[in-house]
Amino acid sequence: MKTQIDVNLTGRSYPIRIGEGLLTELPALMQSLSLGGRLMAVTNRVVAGLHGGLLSETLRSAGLELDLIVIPDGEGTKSLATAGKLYESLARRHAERGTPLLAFGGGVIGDLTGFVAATYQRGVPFVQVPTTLLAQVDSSIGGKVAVNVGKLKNMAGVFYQPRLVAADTRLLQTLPLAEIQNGLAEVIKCAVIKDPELFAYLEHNIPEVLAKNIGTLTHIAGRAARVKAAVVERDEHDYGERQILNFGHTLGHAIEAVSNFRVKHGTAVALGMAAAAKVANRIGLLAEPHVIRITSLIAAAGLPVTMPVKQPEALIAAMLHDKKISNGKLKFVLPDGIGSTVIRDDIDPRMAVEALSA
Ligand SMILES: NC(=O)c1ccc[n+]([C@@H]2O[C@H](COP(=O)([O-])OP(=O)(O)OC[C@H]3O[C@@H](n4cnc5c(N)ncnc54)[C@H](O)[C@@H]3O)[C@@H](O)[C@H]2O)c1
Ligand SMILES: O=C(O)C(=O)C[C@@H](O)[C@H](O)[C@H](O)COP(=O)(O)O
Ligand SMILES: [Zn+2]
Repeated sequence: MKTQIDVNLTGRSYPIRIGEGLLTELPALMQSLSLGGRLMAVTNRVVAGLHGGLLSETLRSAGLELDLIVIPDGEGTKSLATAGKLYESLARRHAERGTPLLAFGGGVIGDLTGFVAATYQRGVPFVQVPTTLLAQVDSSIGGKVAVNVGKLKNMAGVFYQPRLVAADTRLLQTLPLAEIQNGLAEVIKCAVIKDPELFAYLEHNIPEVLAKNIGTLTHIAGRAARVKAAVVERDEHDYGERQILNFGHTLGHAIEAVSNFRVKHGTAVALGMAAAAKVANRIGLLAEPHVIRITSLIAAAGLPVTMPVKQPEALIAAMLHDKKISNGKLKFVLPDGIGSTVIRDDIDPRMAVEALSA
């Protein structure tokens, strides 16, 4: 099964290809976009150890020369310090303005490499080859590239669209279960905001997803990626509709920050989505059966729906750095059904934090 999605953005359109064994098609896809010659890729030690050989062989056997830059694993590398090291690495290798830069890894590698691709010599062609479920359904699409500044998530970044997204779902077979669950949070997000059919599919197929059934993973990755691509096409720069992709993130990013990034992005977003559903119910926006469906699906995915809150003030302070703030007002994306959301700026952040432990 292969999914083809085209992200239509004037002057910056690009294809997304998702499928089992898709890596073998990467050289042809790149050549069809005139992306060839010498290539640079950034990956981390874990991904390099598992799949670096396959990537290098695949490209080299098609006559493409690859220089693989390997950095440590972890959210801590999504920083200006690592970006600085990557600029030096690229310069040492004489990477030119036309040298394509590939991100080969999860969302951390994608966000960081994209930031470097956007800024090294004022921008080089960028290709996303995502290797986690989260990156295949969400972070590789839409051009939000960034680094964290201290604990502040994605605080320095730009919009820089990739020229190609090539997602091989076979690479997901080596993902630990916790990373499948982490990615599932963003799939559930896409289902709640825009795709009730995907939501129902997930309700019936979570065991297959957790068992890493490749057909099921390829199906849900394609559906979620389609939701994201369509929203990005309508509001590339995040001034309006795109903010719904932040469902669960107002609290989620705050939870990541307060935990010093010990809580994974997907886990934090799951907690944020469950709390948002409960807030929506409390203000009369979302009927109880819908809250139960949303929290039950999150729980069935093995993700948390509540957490003890020891530092409510720290969470509120962290939320005040959210990028959706406008005129000093914090915004929350709240579901008003399965497949539909509204953005509200009149929610007391205390109510949202209380909903986390309720
Ligand atoms: N730009 C966006 O639109 C966007 C969207 C969602 C999330 N994000 C960002 O993405 C990041 C989270 O991404 P993530 O969840 O992919 O985390 P990650 O990149 O840290 O990857 C998770 C773990 O999986 C490992 N891994 C990667 N591929 C593997 C494979 N095929 N087999 C085995 N292990 C593998 C990694 O080494 C890492 O340990 C966060 O920084 C988040 O803010 C960005
Ligand atoms: O692409 C988007 O837009 C999103 O909001 C997707 C989110 O899943 C993602 O975590 C994103 O990086 C959050 O962006 P931010 O603007 O809140 O930093
Ligand atoms: Zn996210």
